[in-house]
This record gives sequence, C-alpha cells and structure tokens, in this order.
Amino acid sequence: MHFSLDQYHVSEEFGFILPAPLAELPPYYQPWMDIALRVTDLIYSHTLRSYILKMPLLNTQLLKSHRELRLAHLALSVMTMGYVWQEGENDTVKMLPRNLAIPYWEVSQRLGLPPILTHADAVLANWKKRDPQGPFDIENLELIFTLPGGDSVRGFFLVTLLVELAAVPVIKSIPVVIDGVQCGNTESVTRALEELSQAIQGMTDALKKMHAYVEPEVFYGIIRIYLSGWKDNSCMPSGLMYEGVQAEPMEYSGGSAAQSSLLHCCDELLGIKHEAKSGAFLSRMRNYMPPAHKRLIQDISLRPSLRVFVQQQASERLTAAFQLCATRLLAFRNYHITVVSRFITIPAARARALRNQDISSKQEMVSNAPKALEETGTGGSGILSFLKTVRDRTRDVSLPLNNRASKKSLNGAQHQKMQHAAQQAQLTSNTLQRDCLN
Ligand code: HEM
Repeated sequence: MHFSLDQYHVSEEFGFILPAPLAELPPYYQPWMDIALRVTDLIYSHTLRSYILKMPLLNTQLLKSHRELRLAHLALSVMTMGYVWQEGENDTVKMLPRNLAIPYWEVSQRLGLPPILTHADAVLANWKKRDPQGPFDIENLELIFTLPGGDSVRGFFLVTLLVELAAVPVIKSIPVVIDGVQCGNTESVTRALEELSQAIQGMTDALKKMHAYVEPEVFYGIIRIYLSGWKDNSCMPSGLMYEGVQAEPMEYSGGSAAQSSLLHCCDELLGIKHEAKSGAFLSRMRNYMPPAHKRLIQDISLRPSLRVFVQQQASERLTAAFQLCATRLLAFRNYHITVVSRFITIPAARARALRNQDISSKQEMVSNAPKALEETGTGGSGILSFLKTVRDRTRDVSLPLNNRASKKSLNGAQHQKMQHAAQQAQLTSNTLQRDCLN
C-alpha cells in the first residue's frame, strides 16, 4: 500500500510546524490571553501567581478547532511555566490552582499532549509573520507568546523553528523512500536519499544560527528554568499537583527539542538503534509529541528496513546516498553537542567556579541559574554522555563505501560529487569531535 503523509498532520510546505497558527482565541477566553500575553512582565513584577489565582475557571467546550486547541494549550503552558518558576528554584509551588489546572488538563487530553510546555507548543505553534505576505525568515517572524530572556528567547524558539523548516524535504522524502523500498525502485530511493542528506545539511546550517541569536549566559541564567519540568528535578522532587484533576502529584519533563519528531523519523528510517537508557529517554519523549507525529515515527519503524534494502541492492550510488545521510546526521549530532557545550556545559562550569570561590554576584547572570539543573536533564545521566551515546549509535549505522566498486558503477561526475560530499561531512564531524568532545 502506498505510504501517504495525509493522515499524520504534517504538510508538504511546513512539515511538523503548525501551519498558520492562530494568535487569537474566541473572546470568552480573553482572561487567559490577557495574562498569557503579559507573562514576562508579570514574572518580573512577581505578580503572575496572584493574577492566575484570580483568573475565572473557564469552560473548554467552546474551543472547537485543532488550531484553537493548540493556541489554548500554548497559552496555558506559558502561564503554567511562569506560575511554577516565578520565584526561581527556591520558592516553587506544590500545586497548580484549579482554574488553570482543570482547563489545562482538558485541553491536553483533547490534543493528546501532556499538561506542560512542549516543543510542539513553544516552537511548532508559537510563530507568526510580521508581514503576512513576507518570507518565512527570522527577520519576518515573531513569537506569539514569550518568556523571560528578551531577544535570546525569541532567537532560541525561532532558530529551532528554522531547523524544523529546513527539514521539510526530509519529511517529503520519507514516503518516496518507503514506497521505493517496497517496490524495489533503487533509482527513486537513491534520489530521495540524496535530497534527504541535503536537507539534514540544511538543518545543521540552520542550527548554526543559534550563536547569532542567543546569548549563552541568557540561555543558561534566565531562559532554561522556564523550560524545566517537574520530573527528576530535585527542586520539585514529588512533581506538581494539578488541583481538581488528580489527588496525587504528577511528574512531567520540561520542553526540549528531543521532543521534535524530526530526528526520531531519521533514526527510524535509517535504522539507528539507541542504547537502552538513552533509547528509553527518547521513547518517553515521543509522549510529548502530537499523537499523529508519534504515529508517523512508529509507522516508519514498522516498514521493511531501508538499510537491509541498501545492502541487498549492492548499488554503489544507493549505498553512497545512504552513507551520506548517516554521515550528515552524525555531523548534525556532533554540532548539536558543541551547541550544548557552549550553552550549558561552559556556563554551568562558570557558575560552579564562581560559587566555589564564593564570589557569586547578582551581576553574573550564570550565578542566578538554578543549581538543580546543573546535573539533570536526561533522566539523571549527564547530558553530554547521553548525547555522545546517541551520537555513537548514529555512527554504528554506517555502510562504508567500497571505493573500487564505486568508481565502476557511478559515472565520473556523480562519483566525484558523492565522494566530495561524504568527505566534507566526515571532515566536519572529525573537526567537531576533535575540537569539543574529547
Ligand atoms: C541552545 C540550543 C540548544 C540546547 C542548549 C539544547 C540542549 C539539549 C539538551 C540538554 C538535550 C538533552 C535532552 C534533554 O535534556 O532534554 C538535547 C537533546 C536534543 N536536542 Fe537539543 N538543544 C538545543 C537546540 C536544539 C535544536 C535547535 C534542535 C533541533 C531540532 C535540537 C535537537 C535535539 C535532539 C534531537 C535531542 C535528542 C538527542 C538526539 O536525538 O541527538 N536541539 N538538547
């Protein structure tokens, strides 16, 4: 049967990004919007919690469309993160009040999303164009809701959105690859993999923009706490009670691009198998995705193996195209590790050093960062060792090229192009590894 993207809530133009998100809810929900749009100011004036406590309990049945529900979830998520973290890690709350918790729970249930800020909220559904006729580029984009962190928070969410946009051709190639494998069409699988590898390169290029738009100290010292959850978080050891929803507190992980469906799709398509502990974390992250996106990942995993097909066909051009996808995915993960070093590991070391010398001052943004986040993030294991394990398993999927055979079956220009691209990708990952990982 032909593999179609229609049933997965993804589009040929926007991939996993929610197309044209709404920026307004029906007027009945104005009390939510009035607060959600001012969350940052209300946090700075330490008044957000009192505004939320006075908010009316609204009926969610007036929310009808998927886009209305997504906007409502985003607004309620931003309020929740602000409510919990308004006073930093030392004065958190045990309970989310019923007038926020009940509608949040209902909207979450209808969407199949957890009641916490996810990648699907903050990135996929949190954008609008300044000039509606203008291009989809960062200068013409704005967030619908923001959190403390000024231009850096805008940059963090929008650059991540650009990575999602760069990956649209990845999503478009998936059905072509799957159908091609099923019908034994080597030529179409090869071409689709060549496009896919180019799109992965585009994702890495988009990720590089993080440095231009986000300041590491602001990310580490201000933004990160508002993305944090209440699972494996020592400053909220028993999670959060959602008043009027359940008598026991619940635990949820914070927002992270580990919840983006992109890399999960690439992994399943290329046949990358993760090690038990990191694999368990990544599978858990699938519960933080819109259910249709999670289903796409699962359905890819149920299809016959692309890697086995590539090995069976013994076509050098096909093998080279597969190999290029694997190498470029490896380069993306390596680059991501350098980003994490710059935005988390280095500022964390600085914060620790300042603390040890007892010279932490309010002026130093990193000194104000929550200590509880220094060692958490991934179910207890260190962030970098988790990311390196995931990276190493990506390397394992490689199908090295047999050089002599490849010269025979590819024409000269094709061969040179593939060789050059593969060498470039290899060089990038070698350099990155040498520079920052060892
Ligand atoms: C300043 C920028 C970024 C930082 C500091 C950062 C940090 C992290 C951290 C700490 C993790 C570990 C898992 C967790 O704690 O949730 C992670 C995982 C991950 N991040 Fe990022 N990230 C950034 C940008 C991005 C972007 C733009 C993407 C692209 C969509 C991305 C994709 C991923 C993926 C896919 C994982 C799961 C591990 C993997 O599959 O390799 N990250 N990130």
